Amino acid sequence: MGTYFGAIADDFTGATDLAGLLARSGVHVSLRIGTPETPPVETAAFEVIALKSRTAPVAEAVAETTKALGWLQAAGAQRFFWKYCSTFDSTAEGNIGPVAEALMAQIGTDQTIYCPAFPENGRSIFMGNLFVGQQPLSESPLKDHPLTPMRDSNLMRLLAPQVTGRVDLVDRLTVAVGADAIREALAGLRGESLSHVIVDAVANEDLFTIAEACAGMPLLTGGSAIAMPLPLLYLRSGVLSGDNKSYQAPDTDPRAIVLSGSCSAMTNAQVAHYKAQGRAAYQLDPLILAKEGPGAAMSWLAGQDLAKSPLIYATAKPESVKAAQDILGVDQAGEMIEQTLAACAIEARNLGARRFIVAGGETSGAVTKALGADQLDVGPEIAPGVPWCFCHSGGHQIAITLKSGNFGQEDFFTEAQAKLTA
Ligand SMILES: Nc1ncnc2c1ncn2[C@@H]1O[C@H](COP(=O)(O)OP(=O)(O)O)[C@@H](O)[C@H]1O
Ligand SMILES: O=C(O)[C@@H](O)C(=O)COP(=O)(O)O
Repeated sequence: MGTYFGAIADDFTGATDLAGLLARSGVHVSLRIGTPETPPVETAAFEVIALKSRTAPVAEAVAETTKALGWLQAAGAQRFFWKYCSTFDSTAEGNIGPVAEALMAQIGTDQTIYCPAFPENGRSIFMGNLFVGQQPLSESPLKDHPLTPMRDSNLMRLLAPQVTGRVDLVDRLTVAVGADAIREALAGLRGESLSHVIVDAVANEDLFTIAEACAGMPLLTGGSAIAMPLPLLYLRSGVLSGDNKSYQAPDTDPRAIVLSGSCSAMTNAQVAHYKAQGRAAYQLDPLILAKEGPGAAMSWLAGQDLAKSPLIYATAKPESVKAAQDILGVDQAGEMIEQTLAACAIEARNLGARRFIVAGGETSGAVTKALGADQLDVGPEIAPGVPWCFCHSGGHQIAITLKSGNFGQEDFFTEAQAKLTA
């Protein structure tokens, strides 16, 4: 059968996050890195397109997303999903709202919901306010995000300036009553203008109730978790046939490389934990890289035993990141590190690495591009929102995982390996 569900994500780690949660139901999920240039043939029932549009200018994000939607429509998709960050990362201009309105116009619908909640990773919404763990979004580390500092926790206030239509809320009290109450509330909010409805969710049970109420809507928007129940709901209602077989992950050679360009608090802890286990690790210093290039990193890599999964990282604490950025410039420092980690990925592949553990959204973009990975099949989840994916690179079967900065436990890098060898 062709595609039934088509999703578009605004960054790469977010796309694997969504794909991993859909694949929990055992369905085959195909992930495309960028919109394919060729028309769809032999597509999966669940297709996710990963874009890099989170902080792009609004017009560019809208153009890229509607192009992706066109491809999914051509693939036969009937239900659509717009995936953004579980911390609603966006600027005052967008891109969450403008993209949603462009998708609504192209799909021909006048109402959609917004549910970035991801309770397993500590993101919950109550009375329209987003919490990260126990902190309101605007008091969490996201208030200092370099590109999209989140200084308000109220999703209605954040979304309203980004859209032309009305913004409303279906709150937790209604969600607690059940799916019929949500449907009724949504019907009551429909009007002459486009209807954008934030929906509260504090626990997985809420997500199941909301998904049940909204599974028939042509377009849903949110983080990954609200999409998690959809495959089973589609199968149960019969709109999707049961012959949609689950994906059998192929065996991969265990030689691995860990590449970390994320500087989040969690990735810093993961790098420290890995090093504390005595793993071989090489730190990229942006100031030395700027003077001497990647030669020393490449020579170090050539001397490593890939069976022991060495780590190359630029991950650093905010003070050193800032110091490097002050000297080199934010974009130049980031770009240089991304290109070095991408070059390390190719070199590691040439040396025999077949498993790639990558930390950081931008870093993941650079590495997947370098490896020529344009279509990934989604396999087992290592941590909530971080699955292993499989593809071919340079004529070899490889496994790759793209970890969002904030996700995974401290032992993520060893857990990732254990998940495949177990
Ligand atoms: N030591 C460093 N100094 C300056 N910039 C860095 C350093 N280490 C990594 N970076 C850059 O910071 C950015 C991290 O972003 P990203 O990979 O998306 O991680 P996250 O998912 O945590 O946001 C990348 O552009 C990366 O190249
Ligand atoms: O929804 C989420 O939190 C993630 O899927 C995500 O999008 C994270 O983005 P990065 O932190 O930039 O990797």
